[in-house]
Amino acid sequence: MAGLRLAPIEVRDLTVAYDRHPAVHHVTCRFEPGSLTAVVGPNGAGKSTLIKSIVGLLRPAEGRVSVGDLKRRDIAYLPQQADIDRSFPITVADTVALGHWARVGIFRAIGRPLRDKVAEALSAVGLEGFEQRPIGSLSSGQFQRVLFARLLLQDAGVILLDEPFNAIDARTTQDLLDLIGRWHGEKRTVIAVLHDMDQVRQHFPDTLLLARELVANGPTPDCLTAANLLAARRMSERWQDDAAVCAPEKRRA
Ligand SMILES: Nc1ncnc2c1ncn2[C@@H]1O[C@H](COP(=O)(O)OP(=O)(O)OP(=O)(O)O)[C@@H](O)[C@H]1O
Repeated sequence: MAGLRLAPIEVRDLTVAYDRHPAVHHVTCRFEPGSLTAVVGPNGAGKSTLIKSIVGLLRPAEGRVSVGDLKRRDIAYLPQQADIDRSFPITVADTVALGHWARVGIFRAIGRPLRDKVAEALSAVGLEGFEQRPIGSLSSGQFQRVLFARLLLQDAGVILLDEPFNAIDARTTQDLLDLIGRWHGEKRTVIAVLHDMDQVRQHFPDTLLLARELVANGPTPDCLTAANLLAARRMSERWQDDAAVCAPEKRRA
């Protein structure tokens, strides 16, 4: 945790499109260092697209994301489980150690100090003794715990989580929420895509409500009002798969 690099994440007038159809449309927002923010919105609202843009996996069609002097290794990213191939023959220990290699940039055999760190991280997520299990043999909840252990080793100042509790039981969710609370206490910036509004209200001080465009952003109680949620739903009902391509010149007219 020593030497955590911190900087605000600034998203300015961001439009990200797939095949010229905007999934995120002229969004401007800012995540302060040490903030804990939930990103919410209807299906297809552009939440994953926004997260991937912050990580640098998607290129903006317009606007920009600025992460100050943060390097790629300072930003840890947990994709949706559906995006991860678990058939790869790799052990739990190696998967967790990848978090360390992501930070130091060297891939080599696990030495004693790293083995201890891996064991410590697995213990922190309730998976003592799972080191040599192939990841393909784990339940979804156990695998999600492994991915959180990997984030522990990555030790990044910014942590982005895309639907971390999807299909995860209540007990595991609570344990992982505790870990997120710990990261927040350590002043890391945490941004999580979530669908459970009660969970957001209970655990996330800030919220960004997205419906391709920004609907609301700020303290969770101010954001998650009935009016804002209704606006987001109405905006999502208007979407069509053949929606027009983004035409900024028309918008400015
Ligand atoms: N690789 C892709 N190619 C084409 N269209 C895509 C791609 N990824 C996402 N989209 C489209 O972009 C829009 C936003 O998708 P995104 O996954 O960002 O939404 P989301 O808010 O995370 O949705 P959900 O809550 O359902 O996970 C959707 O209409 C989706 O179909």
